[in-house]
Amino acid sequence: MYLARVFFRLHGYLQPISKTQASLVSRLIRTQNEVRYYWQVTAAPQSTSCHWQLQEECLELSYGGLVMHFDYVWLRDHCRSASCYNSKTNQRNLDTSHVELNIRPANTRVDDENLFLTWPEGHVTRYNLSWLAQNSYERQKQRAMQPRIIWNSDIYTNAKVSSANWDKFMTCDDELKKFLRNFLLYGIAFVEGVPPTVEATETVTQRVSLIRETMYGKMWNFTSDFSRGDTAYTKLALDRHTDTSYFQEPCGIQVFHCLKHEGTGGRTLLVDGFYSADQVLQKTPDNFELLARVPIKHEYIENVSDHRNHMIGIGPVLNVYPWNNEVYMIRYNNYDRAVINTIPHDIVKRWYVAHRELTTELRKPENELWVKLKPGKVLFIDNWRVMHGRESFTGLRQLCGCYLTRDDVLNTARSLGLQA
Ligand SMILES: C[N+](C)(C)CCCC[C@H](N)C(=O)O
Ligand SMILES: O=C(O)CCC(=O)C(=O)O
Ligand SMILES: [Fe+2]
Repeated sequence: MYLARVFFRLHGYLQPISKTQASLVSRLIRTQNEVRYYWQVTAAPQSTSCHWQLQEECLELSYGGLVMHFDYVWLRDHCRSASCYNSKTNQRNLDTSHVELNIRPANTRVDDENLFLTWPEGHVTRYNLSWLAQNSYERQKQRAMQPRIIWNSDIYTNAKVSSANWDKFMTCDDELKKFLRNFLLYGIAFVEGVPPTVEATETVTQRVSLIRETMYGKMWNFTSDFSRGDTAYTKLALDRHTDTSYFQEPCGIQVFHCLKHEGTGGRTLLVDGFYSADQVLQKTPDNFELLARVPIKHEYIENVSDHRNHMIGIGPVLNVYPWNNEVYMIRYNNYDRAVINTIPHDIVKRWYVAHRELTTELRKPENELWVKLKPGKVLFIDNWRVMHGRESFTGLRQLCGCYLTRDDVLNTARSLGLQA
């Protein structure tokens, strides 16, 4: 019933994913020894000729090889004239609630570069044609919000992605930009040569973003002393997972710096969740869809000495943009997954089948990247994408790090001219 309602609500907006669609959505382009991945790239505009037609509900515009549809209220709402829009602050002046919902232009004219609409009350809006193309739903549907290279162990290793160097990283914007480009493409990136202290680790993160304070603190520095009620604070192996799945918005970035390890084991496991999700999409679109639509809970209940915490996060395993099914966040933590009471029994079985398929993909040895973190080597992980885990270990092992706010990482990337 519940799922039926969800399907009903989304039907027509988010169409069920067919196999053919799945192969349209993702495309592999091989270059040398690197596999580049995009969510379908739009061809550059082939022609600049423009055709338009006023239809009952919308304006149809054919421009730059794209047929687009613009709703009339949308067009009125997006008037960029000085009275409707403040181009100094990039904010709308127009009060949208005053727009007549059945509005239609009284007059339409097109020149080489612009569309002009005259509205019933006499106001004229000029739209640049390439602005319209850039901002159309049809264009958005074709492009990736976030171009990325999904990887398994071979793809990542063969790409020979270089680490940033601490000195350069702290002083040179090009080094920072290179680091962020890698981080956005692969969901992981390293800085080497960092002094093995909590302070220097904090300093390095401040180039990229702001620390996201949680109940674990700002910067944390932990060892296997069970000082907190979580297996992270033991010597046990931890299977691949994303952290803080029990937050309504899981932390965007996780930073690790191993300050000390006198013992054996303790290697870090990294797995690109988007690669595995894509495998599921290619092989069994129905399973992908279930994982993307069925909300489940994750929970953190801590009751150790003076730490009392109870966190609950609700959301699907795969979070996708409905207009193009691009995955933007994975919540995957079997340790912290809570009681499932959000799904009726017949769908729950199908959900377990889908979850099993994703798990099987995530556990394929060829998808595992193992690294030994050493003092000096700081690892940044996109916690919405790349899973981490660790091997069991012996001896004293001290790991410091923090979470970072995702918006601020993307902000830094954009300020350096990267698409993020
Ligand atoms: C990183 N730090 C040690 C501070 C916290 C670890 C949190 C572990 C928790 N099970 C989770 O997956 O979110
Ligand atoms: O000890 C490690 O390497 C990582 C443990 C872990 O998963 C965490 O702290 O989030
Ligand atoms: Fe973790």
